Amino acid sequence: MSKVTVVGAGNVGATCANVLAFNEVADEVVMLDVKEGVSEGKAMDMMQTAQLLGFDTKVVGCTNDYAKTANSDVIVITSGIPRKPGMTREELVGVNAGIVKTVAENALKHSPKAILVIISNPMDTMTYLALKELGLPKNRIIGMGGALDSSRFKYFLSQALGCNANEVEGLVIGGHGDTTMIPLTRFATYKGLPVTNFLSEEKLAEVAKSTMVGGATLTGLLGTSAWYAPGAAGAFVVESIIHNQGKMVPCSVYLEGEYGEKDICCGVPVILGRNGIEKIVELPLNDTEKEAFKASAAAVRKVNAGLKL
Ligand SMILES: NC(=O)C1=CN([C@@H]2O[C@H](COP(=O)(O)OP(=O)(O)OC[C@H]3O[C@@H](n4cnc5c(N)ncnc54)[C@H](O)[C@@H]3O)[C@@H](O)[C@H]2O)C=CC1
Ligand SMILES: O=C([O-])CC(=O)C(=O)O
Repeated sequence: MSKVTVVGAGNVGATCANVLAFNEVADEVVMLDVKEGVSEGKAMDMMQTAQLLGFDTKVVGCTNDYAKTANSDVIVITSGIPRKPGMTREELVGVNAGIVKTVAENALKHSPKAILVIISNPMDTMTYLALKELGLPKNRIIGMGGALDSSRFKYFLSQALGCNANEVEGLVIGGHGDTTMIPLTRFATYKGLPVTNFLSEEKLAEVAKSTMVGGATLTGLLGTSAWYAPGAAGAFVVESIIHNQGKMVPCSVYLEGEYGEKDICCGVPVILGRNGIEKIVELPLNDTEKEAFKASAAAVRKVNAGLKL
């Protein structure tokens, strides 16, 4: 019997729960929100798609009732405010830090063995906060950003190549911010061949730029930040953990010397499995990429400095 709790049944949380149910990633998915009735309503709406879509996962909604989340294998945290057009993710730190800390503490009381997947922004700093405040081993605290950013990178690469996005591979490391993401164009491939064989340096720079501001572009179009790909990326990370898939996914994790950084959560490729982070993968970065990672970590560290730990 596998169980996942999604805290925050807003745009991202509800989409994540919906993808988890549709793909039957767990036997039970619980959504919890502070807004009276919203989780219950969304859960009922999703359950009314079960026979149309043919899934057996049970979706439960509750208003702030953490007892319903008891014995979850994974807890996904999406509670907090999203940005509006013109804002950065980092501006959300003041409000979201308190929310993330409180909900994580409440949820862990009922699921002391759970693995946490942090989505609320600014995600790298929220992951660091969870790491510092909750006393869990580092393999159980995973920030979701790189899975989404890499998916966007593959989308923009496929647009530039005029090909199917499923035939493109690529990784985005570094912070989950408009200026801190590092799309690794040098390692990206189309059918196993380096994309540098097909796209000019200028085109690749354009793809990297579109990836980095991917979230801001959607926020401008939607008036609030995106949810379909973020929710699906959250579910992808949960599935990799619950089904012990051993996939390599860039996630924000606590670094203790890897990539030359310490005492920070930042995006690097990790192997995900039943223990959460099974392994951090060290990529052979060149000097330019190493410099970019250093600058990205420095920017994340500046936001972390604003936390009251
Ligand atoms: N890491 C990533 O890749 C991404 C992160 N995000 C972040 O995810 C967060 C959620 O975004 P959306 O779902 O679009 O926002 P939303 O406003 O649609 O949903 C947030 C939900 O959290 C709930 N909430 C607030 N305080 C709570 C508490 N104490 N306990 C339980 N629930 C609480 C709200 O009632 C609301 O339903 C934002 O911080 C956003 O920036 C969004 C997309 C991607
Ligand atoms: O852009 C935002 O604020 C939400 C987010 O993290 C994303 O969609 O990448």
